Amino acid sequence: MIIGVPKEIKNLENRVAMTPAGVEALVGRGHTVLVEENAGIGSGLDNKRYIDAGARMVNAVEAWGAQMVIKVKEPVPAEYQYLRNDLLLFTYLHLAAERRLTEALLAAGTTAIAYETVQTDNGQLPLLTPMSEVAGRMATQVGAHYLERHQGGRGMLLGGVPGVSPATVVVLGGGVVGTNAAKIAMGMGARVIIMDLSHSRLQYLDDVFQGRMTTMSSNEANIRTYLKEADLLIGAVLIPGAKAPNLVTRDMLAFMKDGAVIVDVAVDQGGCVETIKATTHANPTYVVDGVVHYGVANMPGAVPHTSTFALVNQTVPYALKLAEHGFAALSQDHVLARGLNCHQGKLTYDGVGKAFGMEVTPLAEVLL
Ligand SMILES: NC(=O)C1=CN([C@@H]2O[C@H](COP(=O)(O)OP(=O)(O)OC[C@H]3O[C@@H](n4cnc5c(N)ncnc54)[C@H](O)[C@@H]3O)[C@@H](O)[C@H]2O)C=CC1
Ligand SMILES: CC(=O)C(=O)O
Ligand SMILES: [Mg+2]
Repeated sequence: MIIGVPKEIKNLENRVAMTPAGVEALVGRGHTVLVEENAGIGSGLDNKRYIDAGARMVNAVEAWGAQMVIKVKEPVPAEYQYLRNDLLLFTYLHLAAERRLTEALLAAGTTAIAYETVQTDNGQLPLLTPMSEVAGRMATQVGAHYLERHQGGRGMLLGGVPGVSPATVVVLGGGVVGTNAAKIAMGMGARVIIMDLSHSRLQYLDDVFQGRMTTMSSNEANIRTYLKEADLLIGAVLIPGAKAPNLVTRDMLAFMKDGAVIVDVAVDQGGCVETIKATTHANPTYVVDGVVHYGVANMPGAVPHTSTFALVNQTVPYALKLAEHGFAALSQDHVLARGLNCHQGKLTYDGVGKAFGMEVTPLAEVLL
């Protein structure tokens, strides 16, 4: 198969969807890999490394002209021109938060497999996990930064100092993002409260962290109570593939301290804070009712030397299957099949259909 790897063009996105090691694996199985010139520069991977691994360096049009395009971020409007009905697109899509992109993929008839909805039988999301690990750890780091007074925050050190209280970090959602955020917050000495709907998840967190953080059942009353105490609120909930639930409504901001910070990592699925909107690394924050809001939807793009390798480690085995068998790979691997969101003008993912009131075709009807 001919595989294209375009350069990412989302704001300050420095990741790339394939490393030289990944290229070597694909080329070793007889595939052709077309990498856009300088696609790896932001991750410290120059063109020569890709050429040495067996790739051909091409321009954007040629990379997008491949049979399968592997990317990191969802296509941005400037890339919609490249969508076609004989294209297999393998990337993050987050369609439930992007009606325009959903419509563009359906209109073009593109076969679109979303990293974030590839799902194992026990509910894990193997291609979202590596970036959630990065974004979760970053969420605390970023939150600590914006809590500084001259960044708009209340001017508080996350860990406090002897004789002065640490900051309170409230984490909504105790999955991969939430757990990683909590780990770093505890490491920095903050007081941490983590909330989840899943009791078994709270049991796990309680066992692993041995009372070093407080676990709380996620409901409106508890959210209201702990919002009042939060210096830093981290949004980390997910219903796979669906629009995130609005857990913090606009009126609740009034309970929050002036200069408190919200980092809503779930913004890529629409966010779990009503007042969050997607921002960019170039302009990451804004203030509503005295509360600093951070809504960058591609947080891991800021640390490409970590993120590119973490992502590609997980995507390559699936990319190899798709390269070998094309669309038929989905019939052979039901974990990968759950990644299918659009095929030949049909929407095949429930969570996206629910978000937009669109008709959904069952997966079984479109698989070969
Ligand atoms: N902004 C960015 O750059 C990035 C964003 N993300 C996003 O972060 C979000 C979280 O991802 P993961 O941690 O990997 O998901 P996950 O599936 O590991 O964890 C989500 C958790 O939310 C919990 N949950 C669901 N509804 C809830 C509710 N009403 N109250 C409290 N908890 C609730 C679930 O029980 C689960 O434990 C996703 O939207 C993901 O796409 C991930 C990586 C980068
Ligand atoms: C998951 C995601 O949105 C990202 O890594 O950018
Ligand atoms: Mg206030």
